[in-house]
Amino acid sequence: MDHFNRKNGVLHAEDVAIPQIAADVGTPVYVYSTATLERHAQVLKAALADLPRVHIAFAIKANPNLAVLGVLARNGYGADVVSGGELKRALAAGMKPEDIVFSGVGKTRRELQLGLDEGIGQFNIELEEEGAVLAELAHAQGKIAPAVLRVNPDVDAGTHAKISTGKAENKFGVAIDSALGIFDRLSKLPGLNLRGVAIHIGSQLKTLDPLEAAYKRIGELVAELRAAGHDITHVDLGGGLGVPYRPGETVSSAEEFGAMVKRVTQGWDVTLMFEPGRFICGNAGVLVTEVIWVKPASGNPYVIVDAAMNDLARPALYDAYHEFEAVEPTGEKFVANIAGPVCETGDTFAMGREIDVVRSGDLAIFRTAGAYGATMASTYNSRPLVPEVLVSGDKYAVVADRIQAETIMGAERVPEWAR
Ligand SMILES: Cc1ncc(COP(=O)(O)O)c(C=O)c1O
Ligand SMILES: N[C@@H](CCCC[NH3+])C(=O)O
Repeated sequence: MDHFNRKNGVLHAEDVAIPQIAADVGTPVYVYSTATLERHAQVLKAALADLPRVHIAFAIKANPNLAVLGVLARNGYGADVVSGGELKRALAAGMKPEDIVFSGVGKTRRELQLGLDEGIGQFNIELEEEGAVLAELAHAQGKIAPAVLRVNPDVDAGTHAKISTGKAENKFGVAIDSALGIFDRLSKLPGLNLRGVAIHIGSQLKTLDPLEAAYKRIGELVAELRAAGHDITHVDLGGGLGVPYRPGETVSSAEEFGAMVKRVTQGWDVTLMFEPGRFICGNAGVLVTEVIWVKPASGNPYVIVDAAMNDLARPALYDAYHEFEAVEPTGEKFVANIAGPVCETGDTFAMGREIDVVRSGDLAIFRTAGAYGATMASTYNSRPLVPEVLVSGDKYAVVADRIQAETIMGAERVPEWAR
């Protein structure tokens, strides 16, 4: 459920008419709904409420906007971060250090040190050497770093290959067969409190079966680790819950997820941790765009919009589908291709899709753009970085400015010898 609906035929974000935002801020622009963010945050919390001990850390990579993070912090969410930059954002947004989990396959020493300096709640270790370095850094300062070992359960998440993370050949985590040996060795190191395990098998999972299979393997590993004398108090089950992108597409609900987790983790006696990203913010955002031209072509006409692959990369990267809708539709439909202005054939949002009839100057939206949208934007083709707006009821505010190409040039230096 989201809060982007029509009133008198005009698309609104909560109580704000999209044309008002477009007139004020310009296009393209991301628009987020506070009510949708809060609703999803609450729905997931409620679905997990029956579990004995739960910690939910929003995967900041999905939407690191400070205002969005603020909404989630106020709703009791911690953060799952994967870089020093994300760690600083989580803190700046008001998330408590102890509620921050640091994931990522390539944390540098400097980033590990930052985590120690800030006293974060948990490091998710991805390889033995990382654990040894963290232990050494912590011990040198008389600290003990709370950590879990990320395990690769070799489960096919059944999602796009580029966002699948739990197959043996993926770069993430340690092989499940080697987990016990690594755990034995790392847990002897001073400076480290290795207290559990973590998994994350991939993103945009539409069914729960792969998650259930992975969780069961983790349950067996926890039993094995305990039999070997280890004190296991935390299991981080990662993120991955999918959202519907296409009309009529079904995905597992938070309630079904909660029931599955409860059934599978019965008797584990640990704090369960979750790292949802897309589920929380995917439907909470749209990308508003203006039609520049409707260009005749040998096949379907091309609707050329002012948003492009640099603003919303998912279609170009993963052939992802984002629903396209006119802000003030006439009711007529036509079959068209939708593309942006960037000089790449891959800068295409849809081919041969039946969409609302639009004309030059019309406003339209791409739906379900709140996750992995603005956060993956770039300035390719020296296009300004897309701005972001947060709506709450009848209020809205620009929460990230449009960064102009001139500003970006200002950050560059041309040395004498290169002139
Ligand atoms: C370690 C980790 N946790 C959480 C997430 C969030 O995933 P999602 O947005 O699919 O919930 C990701 C991204 O896939 C991730 O790599
Ligand atoms: N960027 C991906 C998701 C990556 C998940 C991060 N581990 C997407 O847009 O679907």
